[in-house]
Amino acid sequence: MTERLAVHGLVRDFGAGAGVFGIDLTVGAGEIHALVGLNGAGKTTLMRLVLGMLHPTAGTCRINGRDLADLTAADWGRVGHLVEHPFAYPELDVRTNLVLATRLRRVPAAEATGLAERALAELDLGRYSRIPARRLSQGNRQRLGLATAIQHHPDLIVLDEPTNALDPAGVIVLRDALSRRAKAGAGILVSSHHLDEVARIAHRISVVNRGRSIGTLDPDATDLERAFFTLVHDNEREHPR
Ligand SMILES: Nc1ncnc2c1ncn2[C@@H]1O[C@H](COP(=O)(O)OP(=O)(O)OP(=O)(O)O)[C@@H](O)[C@H]1O
Repeated sequence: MTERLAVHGLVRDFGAGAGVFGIDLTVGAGEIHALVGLNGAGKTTLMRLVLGMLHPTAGTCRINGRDLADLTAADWGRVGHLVEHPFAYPELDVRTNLVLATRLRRVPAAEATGLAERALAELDLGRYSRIPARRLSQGNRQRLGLATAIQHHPDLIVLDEPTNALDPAGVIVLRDALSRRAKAGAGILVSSHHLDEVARIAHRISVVNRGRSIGTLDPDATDLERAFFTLVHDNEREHPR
């Protein structure tokens, strides 16, 4: 299987026990790999490292087999992400934001409008297409952020807590969109606190605790919550603070 993402021994030490400490992780083509963990476990830090938003203290990270340092602007155009707050130009309307986002990812102008139209339909944002982003509700801003992350059919998609602020219909829309992208060959790294939702979409679930990957959960298991807390509590016992 082609590895869309391969992370080895990634470290970013913020001091006082905070950060990421030697994480190994892969996301294959067609795979949805979920990260779960308590608040402050290191999920966002790992994603920021993967996206080059933070520099690691040690370790390597490869996207489509190439080291992050060697990626060109065109390579980064094959990545889509939403980490922390969804970005949009507040004064521009939703459609214009989508078109601009495709252009920033080096999509040719001739294809940009078509992709944006499809994204409006896919994320069910059509009725807001002429509304400035600043006037969107929080959930619709999140939908716009998600649309900009996936509309250009990237090879690698990295989403931090993508269901934040989404209503139940939005959760389903997102689930379907991610399943479609994975079936088309994208690798998807996603973090979430909703174990049931993660179990529905993920092929693999890794548990992160105190900056380390401490085990996996079986998405088909019956009591994910119990399995999650067993892993976390065992890890805390083995490594008391
Ligand atoms: N820039 C930074 N400088 C110092 N410490 C940081 C920085 N960014 C994150 N941290 C710390 O690193 C740890 C991991 O934070 P991170 O945001 O990665 O956790 P998380 O698993 O995403 O948490 P949550 O589920 O609450 O979003 C936390 O203790 C956090 O306070």
